[in-house]
Amino acid sequence: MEKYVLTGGVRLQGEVVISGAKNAAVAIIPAAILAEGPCVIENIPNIKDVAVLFKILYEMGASVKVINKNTIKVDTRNIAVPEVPYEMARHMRASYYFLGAMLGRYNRARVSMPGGCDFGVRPIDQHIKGFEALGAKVSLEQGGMIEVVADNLIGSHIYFDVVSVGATINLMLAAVKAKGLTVLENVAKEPHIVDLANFLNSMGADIRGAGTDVIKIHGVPHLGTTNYSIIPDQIEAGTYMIAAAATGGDVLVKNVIPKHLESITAKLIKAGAQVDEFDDCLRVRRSGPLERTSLKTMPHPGFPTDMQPQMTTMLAMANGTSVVTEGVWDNRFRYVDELRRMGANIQVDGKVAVIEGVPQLHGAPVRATDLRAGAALMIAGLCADGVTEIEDIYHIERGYEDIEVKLRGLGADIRKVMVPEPALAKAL
Ligand SMILES: CC(=O)N[C@H]1[C@@H](OP(=O)(O)OP(=O)(O)OC[C@H]2O[C@@H](n3ccc(=O)[nH]c3=O)[C@H](O)[C@@H]2O)O[C@H](CO)[C@@H](O)[C@@H]1O
Ligand SMILES: C=C(OP(=O)(O)O)C(=O)O
Repeated sequence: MEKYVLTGGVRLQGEVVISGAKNAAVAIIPAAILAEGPCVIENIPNIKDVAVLFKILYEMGASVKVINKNTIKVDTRNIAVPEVPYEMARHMRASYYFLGAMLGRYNRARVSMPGGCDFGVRPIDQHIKGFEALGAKVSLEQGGMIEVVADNLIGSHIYFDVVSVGATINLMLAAVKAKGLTVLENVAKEPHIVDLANFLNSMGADIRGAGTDVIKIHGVPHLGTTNYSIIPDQIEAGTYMIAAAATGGDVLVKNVIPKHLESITAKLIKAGAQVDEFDDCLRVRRSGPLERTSLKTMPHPGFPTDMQPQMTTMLAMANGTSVVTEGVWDNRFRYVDELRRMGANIQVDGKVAVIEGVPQLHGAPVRATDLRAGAALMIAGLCADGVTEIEDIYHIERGYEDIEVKLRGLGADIRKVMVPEPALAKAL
């Protein structure tokens, strides 16, 4: 086991280059199954979730050649068994994209219920409803395996009852080769939805409307090879933007699409930061006080739920009272207990957090409860006096490439150290 040890008090300064988007990569890599030939995918983030996807593909018989740290050539023509067992699927949410991709390619798939961050119940009823509308039979087996089987997939009109990133992606994957027209209504509009549509279109798909509320897919019989580069990670960029503002630093965040970051930029400016926008980078700095602001997370283009813990953490040090409402997940404030150990004054009632800003956080031993909560605790540690030790960092490594290297490059005092196994655990 490893942990991060941070000594706070440094104002972050310099430049940081943002990696490819996790939530686009984890959809695009399984989507390569639909190609009838090798695909070269560039700007893949070097993170644990991606490593798990490569392992899943490899175990199923695909060839995954690493061309360099961020580029792979994947050839899925030799996949023998369209199945993802529990041992693989449990590590991440996006393992369920193999359902849509393999259904689209082979008319059948068997995948274990996925893992991912724990925000309470994460249902998949909208995915199932969509697969069934295309003509698939969905069975939930004992032991948590999901099986989807179809004789033929036929285009359909599907209205999602909730806006779901995962269901939108899974249905795009399943419908891209279905016979006729599929219309998906009330879809998610996140940048990774558009990126997946662009990837599939570059293989010969006919998908229109991604980024709006309605996606229309004319099924095509074949999808070919492609060479594609993944968009920059909106959430990684937002995390460094908040880290810069929270520490009173001055950071150039490079390789970003500023349009994807508008809701984050707007809140940072309200909180007293200055944000200068350029073509593919943003300069974030703060010299005045941190000011209170309130927000509610919402599907894109609203303020992203995946930035909620980082923003709440920054507001824990702002002047006055802020209110943060979680509009997407039932239970995404579990990390607040950890922030309280560092001196934060935050009351949570269901999906609402009331944050009384304190002048200073204090270093403490804490535990990453999930991916973005871990990133938020890193921001808290950068601002706190003294030393913060963060355990369970595997959550953070699921989604941030080289985070300690990037933060050190901005002047942070951070180390990754081995945690010796407790004697009791060894004895058991
Ligand atoms: C791998 C990935 O891209 N993960 C992201 C994806 O998760 P994920 O795709 O799991 O999130 P969804 O957009 O599907 O979930 C949004 C809301 O819809 C509900 N819901 C979802 C599906 C369903 O069948 N039924 C249902 O009720 C969920 O409980 C939640 O309240 O989008 C979330 C919302 O932006 C982000 O926090 C995650 O980082
Ligand atoms: C919640 C997240 O990921 P996942 O859906 O993979 O758990 C995230 O990226 O913040």
